[in-house]
Amino acid sequence: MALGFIKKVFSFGKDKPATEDDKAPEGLTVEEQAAIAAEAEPHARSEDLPVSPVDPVSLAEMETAGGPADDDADDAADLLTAAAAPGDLGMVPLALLEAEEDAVAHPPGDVPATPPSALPGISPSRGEIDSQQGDGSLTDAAHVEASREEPDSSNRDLVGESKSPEAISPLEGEMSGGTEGGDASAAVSSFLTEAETPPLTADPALPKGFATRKVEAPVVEAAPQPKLSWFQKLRQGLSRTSAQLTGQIAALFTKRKLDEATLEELEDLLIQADLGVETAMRITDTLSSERYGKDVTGEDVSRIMATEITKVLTPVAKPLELDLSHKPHVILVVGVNGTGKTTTIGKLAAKLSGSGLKVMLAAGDTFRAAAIEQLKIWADRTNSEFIGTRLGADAAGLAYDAFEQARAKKCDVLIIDTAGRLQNKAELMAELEKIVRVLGKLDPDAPHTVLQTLDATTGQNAMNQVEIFRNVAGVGGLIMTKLDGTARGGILVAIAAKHKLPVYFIGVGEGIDDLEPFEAGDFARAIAGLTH
Ligand SMILES: Nc1nc2c(ncn2[C@@H]2O[C@H](COP(=O)(O)OP(=O)(O)OP(=O)(O)O)[C@@H](O)[C@H]2O)c(=O)[nH]1
Repeated sequence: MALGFIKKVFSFGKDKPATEDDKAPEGLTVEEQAAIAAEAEPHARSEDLPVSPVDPVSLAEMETAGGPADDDADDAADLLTAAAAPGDLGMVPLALLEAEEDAVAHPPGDVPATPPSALPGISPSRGEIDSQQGDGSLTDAAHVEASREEPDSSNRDLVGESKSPEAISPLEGEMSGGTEGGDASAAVSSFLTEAETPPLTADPALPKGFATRKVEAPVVEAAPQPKLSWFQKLRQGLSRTSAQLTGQIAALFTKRKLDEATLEELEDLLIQADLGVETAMRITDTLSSERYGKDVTGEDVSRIMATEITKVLTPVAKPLELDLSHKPHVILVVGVNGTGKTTTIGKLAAKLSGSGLKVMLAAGDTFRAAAIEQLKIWADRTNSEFIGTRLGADAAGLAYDAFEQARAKKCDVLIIDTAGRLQNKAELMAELEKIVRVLGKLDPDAPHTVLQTLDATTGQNAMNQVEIFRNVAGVGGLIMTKLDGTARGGILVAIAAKHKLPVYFIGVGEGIDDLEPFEAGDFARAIAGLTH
């Protein structure tokens, strides 16, 4: 299927081969026909059509090499997997075979053949290429893997092994980003390396004595990004939430005295912004008692809003307390899948090991191979110990082994990742209860901290998730992730007001440094759109 699609993309805009139907009608010669057609539709001629950078012939041959033309992603996976193996020239002979044709269809330097081992975005298990990005986050391949739900039916230990065919999807994704030859060209040329550029040769498409000039693309140096302070980063992250809120408030308070109707409208606005009824009423009550009947500006409301939100958040903005006498202090991380558990564990590990503590990460999400691999990558990056197990293995057993090993290795902190499949709630909850139970066998106080990650973008859903996990796993504190770029950051305020659970950290990006201790005042000012 994948190769069929690729072929379709790359053959877009190509002439169909001449058939019997293309013959000149009686009475006209072929030349006369061509002349008429050219005059009526000058761009219909094949030489005017956009030239796809990859000759479909080579793709057809690739399909042949990989199996029948209609073969599905397995064939594509075979090809790409073989190609990605270091030193393996699986696809190179094909590329070389195409070189001659390519020289005709495309000027040298446009689309040089590339050994597939240089492909970026390949998952870490394929030689650990590009497993991390410049900002410290994991690559698309890791994330695409992270979004998969089904376990590998082979049920083998996937730590450090090759990934399944779905890992091809970043490539497909890039290609499917557009149907035009230009998009496909961009996708393909991102896999090319300078070193593979064929030398300049006489172009057989040009008359003798001419050659194609190789145009060097100008090197555009990225301007160095100024390092933002944490508050600037937070403001930037919450800009969508605050812009929406302050925009509506400003519109509401244009040349208007504060009266009942305005207060009601304001209350609705605040509730819609996920701040919760309690906090919304707090804000309108304060505003009413201070400014009723007077002129009020959006800025006035923002200040009162920031003050009231700070009051709600201050009691929950607490540091994560570690009792290092435990050796290890065991942190169990729970939460619905995709809320950022693994990423947050990586960021926490970076902070802890960065300050000299010995950390072990345990891959207790045994349901997904990608989750195990992703945690292993974070362990490597943060110089943490790592323990994983086979896909589908008992998570509680892994937690038990991890605790024992962390003790034996004298680790200061053990952080255990867990699965978060709410789809099968009963099973998930039973698993979490069992993990807590077996850890308690080794130390009645363990786990010493149960942390829940919440995805801010899910709004009110996050509120319900706290309810569920709190009851089952005894959640003792929260970390809210993905506050960057969401318009629903207000939900943190509603959760704080309702559950009164400590909020230890907040995540404002995928990078290793994008996790910061939760500060009530900063958060309140950022959400209210204040600059200081
Ligand atoms: N923008 C943004 N993305 C984040 C943040 N935290 C995590 N992510 C991304 O969210 C996605 C899911 O994160 P994971 O850490 O895999 O989530 P998880 O809860 O472990 O998911 P499962 O392994 O499926 O249970 C990844 O693409 C992360 O990079 C954050 O603070 N901001």
